[in-house]
Amino acid sequence: MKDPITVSVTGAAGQIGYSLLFRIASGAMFGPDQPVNLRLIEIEPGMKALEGVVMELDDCAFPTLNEVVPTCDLNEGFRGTNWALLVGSVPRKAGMERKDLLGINGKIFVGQGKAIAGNAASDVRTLVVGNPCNTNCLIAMNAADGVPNDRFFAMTRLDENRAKSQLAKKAGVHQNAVSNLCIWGNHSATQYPDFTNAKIDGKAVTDVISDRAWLEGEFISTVQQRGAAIIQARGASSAASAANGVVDTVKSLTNPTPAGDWTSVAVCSNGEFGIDTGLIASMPIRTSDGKSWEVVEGVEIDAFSRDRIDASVQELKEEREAVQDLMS
Ligand SMILES: NC(=O)C1=CN([C@@H]2O[C@H](COP(=O)(O)OP(=O)(O)OC[C@H]3O[C@@H](n4cnc5c(N)ncnc54)[C@H](O)[C@@H]3O)[C@@H](O)[C@H]2O)C=CC1
Ligand SMILES: O=C([O-])CC(=O)C(=O)O
Repeated sequence: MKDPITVSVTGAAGQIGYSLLFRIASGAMFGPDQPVNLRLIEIEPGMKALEGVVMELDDCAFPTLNEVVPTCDLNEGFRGTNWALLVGSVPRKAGMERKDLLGINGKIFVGQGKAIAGNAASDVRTLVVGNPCNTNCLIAMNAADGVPNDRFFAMTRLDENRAKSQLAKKAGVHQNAVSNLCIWGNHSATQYPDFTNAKIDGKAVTDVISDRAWLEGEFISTVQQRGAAIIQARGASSAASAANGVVDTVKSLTNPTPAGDWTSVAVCSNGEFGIDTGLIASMPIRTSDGKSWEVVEGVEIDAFSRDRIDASVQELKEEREAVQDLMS
């Protein structure tokens, strides 16, 4: 029997939590022979609902679920954790941009960053999902003294999956045929889903889809606005697909990346691709051992891409400016 992996999930009684916990507990994240401990963190008003979720986890009798600890104490919640999944925070409503949540959600990530630094396992990796996730991740990273910056990630995998699905539909192929899709910048309406480097069955997307106007227009705006479209349709923000994005992100960071491909996740920039150092920006990354990761070098950025990446980076700089008071 392998040693269990400990996963902490904040906002565990929320919409995303309700989908995510069962995927993790069933083995979808770490495999069918890997036991997991779940440390489930909620605020006091969410504890009653969390009790019900824990009952349902019990009722699944998952072979891979070792232990469940529900708590509203951050130190207990992050104790010994290998993966801190920071989901808990307020979602936006129709008519809002994700950055409108900064004032409400930003401060949550100071205490969580500190508690991760003080309690987590020495190999802890943190994935921020709560919006605006790039800047919340920046706040948590800043607060987590002693935890290396390269252990902090913010989620843009849902955007990558959305973009792949749109390209596959347009080309009339299965989404498995789409590779090398990078989301650049912020998980916001300025994000840039890069069709110029993406491939379909190994061929440049621009050779397979000749409708350049669609690629430059409707494709980009559909991906940028997909979260808002779901809120309009469902009356609540995406949850099952977001949970799936979390599972995919962790799987991609813990397993070698297929040869020649990459995945999208927002990481702390070291100035790669001209993106300002210290920002949490989405870019193409890969891992060969499922532990350390690297930014993919040599991805070509044409003038069209450059303008869009710069616009999203500019927004990240403005968000960073807006949360200066939360950064020590
Ligand atoms: N990065 C991404 O791709 C996506 C991000 N999101 C974001 O994920 C977040 C969560 O979404 P939902 O689950 O739909 O929201 P929800 O409102 O259903 O659940 C959030 C949960 O977090 C809890 N919570 C609030 N503050 C907390 C704190 N300080 N500590 C622990 N728990 C806390 C609440 O009690 C609630 O149960 C939102 O900010 C949403 O915008 C959603 C979809 C995709
Ligand atoms: O749009 C939202 O507010 C939720 C989210 O981040 C997404 O669905 O991408």
